[in-house]
Amino acid sequence: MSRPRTRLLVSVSTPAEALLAAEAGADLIDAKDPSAGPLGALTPETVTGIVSAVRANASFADRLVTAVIGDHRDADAALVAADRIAATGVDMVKVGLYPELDRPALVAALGRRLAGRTRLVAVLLADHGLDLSLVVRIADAGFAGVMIDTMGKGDGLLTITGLDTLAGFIGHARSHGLMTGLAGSLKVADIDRLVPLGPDLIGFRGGLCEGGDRTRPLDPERVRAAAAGLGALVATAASTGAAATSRHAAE
Ligand SMILES: O=C[C@H](O)COP(=O)(O)O
Repeated sequence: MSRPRTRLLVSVSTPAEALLAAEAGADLIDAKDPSAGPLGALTPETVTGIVSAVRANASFADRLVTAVIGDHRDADAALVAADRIAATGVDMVKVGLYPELDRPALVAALGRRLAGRTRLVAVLLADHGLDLSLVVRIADAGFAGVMIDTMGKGDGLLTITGLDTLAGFIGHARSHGLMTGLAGSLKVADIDRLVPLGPDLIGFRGGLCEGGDRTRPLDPERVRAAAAGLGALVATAASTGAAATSRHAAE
């Protein structure tokens, strides 16, 4: 059976940006305040506004809304923030597992508290190496997914993590039943290298903003280019699959 295609996640900071991103082809609308840090949170009111804006438009019925809880290095603060964001009605709540935290304990606590109420997505920060032993704990705690992002928004995920490591991460997480995602100062041109690894989603902010600056507004042309890039790879994969099927049928 073929896997679902890789979907495009775009981080937005206002309801207007959410609609712009959805209109331009984003599959997942990710509520985030880029000026407040790598995983900076918006207020619950703004997140609710984003959820309402997307859900009010029938042509965006297939889009999911996700939100981050903020850059917390304190487990109690992270739990409170996760509760608040889950209450906004987003489809998924993304939680950064910063190295300063007791990550296994936080993952277990989040799972107990929220896994029955929302889909939790753990975010591993690649800057200081990836601890893949967390993946099994994330799965056991009832999370829906795990993704990689970066803390330092510099030259991007691909300058600090090799494709082999990313492929290993995706295979490992998938073997534990988790949805997988890749992000971290990605550029539209990175799509060609990342999609063949088979992540369920790839996430962008800075690379789709005016001037490549994540604190500036989204550039609809860049969002369209990313959506088109993903679409083209899907079409190629589908025609390669169809050709293989007809070759097989002719043999
Ligand atoms: O979750 C996706 C992120 O918002 C990525 O942000 P970035 O592309 O600026 O690193």
